Amino acid sequence: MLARDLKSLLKDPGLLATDAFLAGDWVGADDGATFAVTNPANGETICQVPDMGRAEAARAIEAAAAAQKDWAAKTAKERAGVLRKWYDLMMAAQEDLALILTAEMGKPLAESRGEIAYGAGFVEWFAEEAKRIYGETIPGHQPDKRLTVIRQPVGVVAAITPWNFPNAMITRKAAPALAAGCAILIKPAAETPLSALAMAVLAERAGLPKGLMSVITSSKSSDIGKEFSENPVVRKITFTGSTEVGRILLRQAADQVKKCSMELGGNAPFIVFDDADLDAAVKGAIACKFRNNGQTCVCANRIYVQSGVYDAFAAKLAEAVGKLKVGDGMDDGTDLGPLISDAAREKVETHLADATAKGAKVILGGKPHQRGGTFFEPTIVTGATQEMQFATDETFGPLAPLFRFETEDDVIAMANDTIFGLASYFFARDLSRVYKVAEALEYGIVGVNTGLISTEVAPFGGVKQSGLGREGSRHGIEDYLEMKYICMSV
Ligand SMILES: NC(=O)C1=CN([C@@H]2O[C@H](COP(=O)(O)OP(=O)(O)OC[C@H]3O[C@@H](n4cnc5c(N)ncnc54)[C@H](O)[C@@H]3O)[C@@H](O)[C@H]2O)C=CC1
Ligand SMILES: O=C(O)[C@H](O)CS(=O)(=O)O
Repeated sequence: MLARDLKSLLKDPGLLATDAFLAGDWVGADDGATFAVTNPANGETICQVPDMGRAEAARAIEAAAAAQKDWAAKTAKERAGVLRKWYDLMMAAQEDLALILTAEMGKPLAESRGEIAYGAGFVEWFAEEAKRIYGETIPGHQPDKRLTVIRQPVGVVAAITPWNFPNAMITRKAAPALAAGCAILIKPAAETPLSALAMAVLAERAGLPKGLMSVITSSKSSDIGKEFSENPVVRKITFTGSTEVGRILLRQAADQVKKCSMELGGNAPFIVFDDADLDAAVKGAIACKFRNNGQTCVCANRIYVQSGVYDAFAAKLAEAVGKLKVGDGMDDGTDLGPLISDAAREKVETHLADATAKGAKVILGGKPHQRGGTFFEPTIVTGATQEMQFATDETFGPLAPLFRFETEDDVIAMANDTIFGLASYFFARDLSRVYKVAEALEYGIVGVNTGLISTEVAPFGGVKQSGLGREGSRHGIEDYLEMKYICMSV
């Protein structure tokens, strides 16, 4: 799909921005360099966008610092008003934003529409939270002392975001940052910059002050990350992406002890006990495993099924997954789009080859889809074991491995046997079991009798090497605030 084709589909063609949004201006890279944004469904180039470097990022940071002071001086109500307007504009443009998202990322249009509403939900939520940044007074420790605690914005925030949710992973950071009175620089994934740029168009229309937010498009992510890490004006880095890159950023941020929020990789267990509602468990497994074609950090990566229901569950799951339609995300009825890249497809093939070499059996799919390119058949394997690669590494694709287990203790030990700790899920009906298992799973999120847990009103985040901090909920604004204790002698 070419830019002119995509523009012809949009009610508001102005949302397809191909310049970067830098310090309040729509500009190209200093040296005129650009990189291509392609449609993963067919490999076609949609458009070129600026390929910026450290110099441009430094100017954006400088402009952000200047704008942030006036922004922080506004009342909470004034900041909330701009965010609410941004929310209204995003929802009014939901179809256009979804078309842009599907074109650059590949997910089915229905999922893109859902992501726009989910992403806008963070803007709506934090427009409200802006007004509830309360302080406190503390009874003095001496007769002449009056103690207060106030909370102030961190200052200039830098965000680096992934391609799999190119709208929601940005608003999940930008909304609390702006609500708190911060300024924000956004470096979106090179695969999916257009969603970020479209949101910047709407933020500008909503009245966001010039320079307060920049979208720096670049294929030189390491350079931009270094500018964010080494520029002392940046006081916080917020990142969503792989644990590997999270570690790099944490190391870089350590030199200046910068605040960091990290939403990293996962390896979610999905457990089906013998007292589960099997039909509900099958629906939950499909929602959890195949949302975004398995390309989410909270997708089921390991499906554990208790012995007594293993064969029945496997048969039901295979029948249901066999009905999923693989196709172009723009086409009605598509359930599974392309994977984001050849590398992503090759990772699925590597995990599958490893598993079958170690004894797993393919009961559905198992090969690249006939559409070619990065399309892959939804795949189920039985006989999965902890020795197989997907038990350790995140597949990030449409591969559902079924592990058999005997006892509650066995499956909790296997589920927790990972460096990750983001999302986990289980289906059971015995209340005592539900309480015990939910408390025993070492994860930041536990889904009970559901495969979908994502909402702006709840704290999203992981333990162990899945991250630091929480996004969304009333907690999500804390990481964008500094607490100041004032001790006054009267
Ligand atoms: N916990 C969460 O909420 C999420 C976690 N992820 C994880 O991220 C991975 C898939 O997403 P990807 O975009 O491929 O992850 P990635 O970590 O390769 O890239 C994420 C972002 O980091 C940038 N980046 C890459 N190397 C960098 C460097 N050296 N310095 C600065 N920035 C750098 C990329 O350009 C992109 O914008 C999976 O492991 C997935 O589990 C993805 C989305 C959400
Ligand atoms: O990037 C991701 O995988 C998201 O965090 C998943 S969710 O927020 O849409 O559940």
